[in-house]
Amino acid sequence: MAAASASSSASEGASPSAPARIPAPATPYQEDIARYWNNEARPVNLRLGDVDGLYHHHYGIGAVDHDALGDPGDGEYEARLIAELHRLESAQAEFLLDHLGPIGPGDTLVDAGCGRGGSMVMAHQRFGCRVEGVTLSAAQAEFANRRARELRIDDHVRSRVCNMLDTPFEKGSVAASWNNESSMYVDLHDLFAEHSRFLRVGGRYVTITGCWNPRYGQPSKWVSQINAHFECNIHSRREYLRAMADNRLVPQTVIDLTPETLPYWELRATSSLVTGIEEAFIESYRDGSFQYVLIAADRV
Ligand SMILES: C[S@@+](CC[C@H](N)C(=O)[O-])C[C@H]1O[C@@H](n2cnc3c(N)ncnc32)[C@H](O)[C@@H]1O
Ligand SMILES: CC(C)=CCC/C(C)=C/COP(=O)(O)OP(=O)(O)O
Ligand SMILES: [Mg+2]
Repeated sequence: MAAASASSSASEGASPSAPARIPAPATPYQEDIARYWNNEARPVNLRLGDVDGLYHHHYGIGAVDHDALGDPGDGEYEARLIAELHRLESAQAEFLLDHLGPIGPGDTLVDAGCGRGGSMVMAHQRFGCRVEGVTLSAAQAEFANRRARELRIDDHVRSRVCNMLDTPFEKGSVAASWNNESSMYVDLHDLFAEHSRFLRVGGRYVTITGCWNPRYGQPSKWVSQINAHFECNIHSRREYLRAMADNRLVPQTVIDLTPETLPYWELRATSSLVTGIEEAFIESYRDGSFQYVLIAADRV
């Protein structure tokens, strides 16, 4: 099928004997972002991933299970806290997958900005389909492909170094695609034009993202702090909806997940794995300047 030919044409250099050909970053900014993720090894991500082998670079949603956490005084508490943060991050990915619509084993999905590939593995395990991931980071792509080989799903799940604004996927070949906390690194018009190109008509696009709230006025100091911390450029909620509308993506569902993500942050702020960005998320979610949202849109 079309998507399969897209993946085979883009897999030149992917044979075991030939090293993958890594495209040059399109801009100096993308070079910075590739370097950032190639060097990233925060315990808050690796230790959570070690819980069950699903490595995420996104945040969590849902209520904290205080019974599972138990007594902060005992020696196993930190391990249970890490498992609980990881459970909430996986719940976030499950929630995104819930919004992809009906997907069959013959379909192809695209994870735009796939990180270490945790969501790709979950998507394949749920739908049995092919999942193609793109990231700017060669280290992340190698990590995700190694996990897929270990799980013996590398015939269906593959990550590649590729700019999500310029992918090799054929026009109309993809059943559903998503950005999980990766759309703040790109121009939204360029991004949605590319999703719209490779999605089939009737296909589904989903994003979970942090966006600044136009009702607040302008990006708050906390939003600026998050941008500086991650070298990203958070967009407003209004920009998402406008750029989708301009690119044949019609929102079907918009969910404000801010109340759902705050417990994750409040719990994370008490852990030994804090990175220093917790206060900015908690304060901006509380003062209303920043929102955590899911948008699911139909490609029309
Ligand atoms: C915060 S991580 C999210 C990873 C993944 N979606 C997850 O949920 O675990 C952001 C990701 O976006 C990717 N990214 C940023 N700009 C990109 C671009 N122009 N093309 C492809 N990937 C990009 C980074 O390489 C990184 O993998
Ligand atoms: C919602 C927003 C604004 C997200 C920005 C993108 C981002 C860096 C997400 C989490 O990555 P991570 O899991 O590597 O971050 P951390 O190390 O903080 O867990
Ligand atoms: Mg993380």
